[in-house]
Amino acid sequence: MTDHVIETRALTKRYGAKLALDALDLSIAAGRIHAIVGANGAGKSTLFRILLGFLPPTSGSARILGRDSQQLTPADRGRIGFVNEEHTLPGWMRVSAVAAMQRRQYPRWNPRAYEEVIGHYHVLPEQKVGQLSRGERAGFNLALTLAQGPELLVLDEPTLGLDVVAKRAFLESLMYSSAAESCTVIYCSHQMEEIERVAENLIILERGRLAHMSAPEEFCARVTHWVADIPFAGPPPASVPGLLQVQRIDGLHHYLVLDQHDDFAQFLRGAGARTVQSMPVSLDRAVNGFLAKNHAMPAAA
Ligand SMILES: Nc1ncnc2c1ncn2[C@@H]1O[C@H](COP(=O)(O)OP(=O)(O)OP(=O)(O)O)[C@@H](O)[C@H]1O
Repeated sequence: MTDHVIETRALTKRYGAKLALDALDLSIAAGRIHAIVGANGAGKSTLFRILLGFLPPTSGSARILGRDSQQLTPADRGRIGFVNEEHTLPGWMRVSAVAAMQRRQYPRWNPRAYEEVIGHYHVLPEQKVGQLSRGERAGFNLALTLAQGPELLVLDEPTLGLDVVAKRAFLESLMYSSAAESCTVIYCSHQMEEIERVAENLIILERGRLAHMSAPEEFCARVTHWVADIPFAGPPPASVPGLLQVQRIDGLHHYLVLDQHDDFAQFLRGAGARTVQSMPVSLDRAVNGFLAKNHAMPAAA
């Protein structure tokens, strides 16, 4: 028995010359909403495909709900809900017929969970799935998946392409669902404002490796924004400790830095700063500054 819903050990995936997962060690505890973020190409979808048993690893191991991901039985799969941005559902079927089909397929079907989520949308049972708006189809998919009674719910960019109102409806139906409360949710998204709202644990993948894992606010606290009035060019970027980003705006130097504390003010003063001010940053700024730093560098051979 394990209290981790996901455990990978030295998980590696190569597509020809491309290294998508690089000896990834990742353990995700049961319970709560975990967000996985990473730049495009960081390996998130590859990780999900391996975890769900759709793709074999090149080496290493991946366990999901305590099982080897390459040997999942239909019963194991029934314990996992998966929603991605495509919300692929049979467009020619009526909403009521799809729900009835799912009810027959999943022994743990929970009608209350279905009603609770679908209640957030103006979806009529007699409507054909193909007639639903993109946001309604996303909500319908979430309702179906939560009603399966999954122990683990994997959401891969579930709100991609939805407008602000539909995104909010999706997040609210997830956050206020009692079925979601009783399962572990893995939420993969590029939308930091969504992560900020729902996630209790933030996992950052970078080029197939684990770059950070903590509560989102702990990660935010690692990144600070400093504004300094430095005459002339300022210190060479390579000499700035923890530098993620530097900009010159209206004659002031703006530094976004990682893991710097009060001694960073000393550094700036030593570099000739007349005034120094530090301020906290949003999760969006912190994650994007962190990811952008390494994104700009050439990949290791
Ligand atoms: N079938 C494939 N053949 C070759 N390379 C692939 C294949 N699938 C993915 N890759 C490469 O593996 C790396 C990881 O891709 P993956 O789709 O897992 O990233 P991601 O983090 O999900 O990206 P995004 O945020 O853009 O969806 C990328 O560099 C991608 O080009």
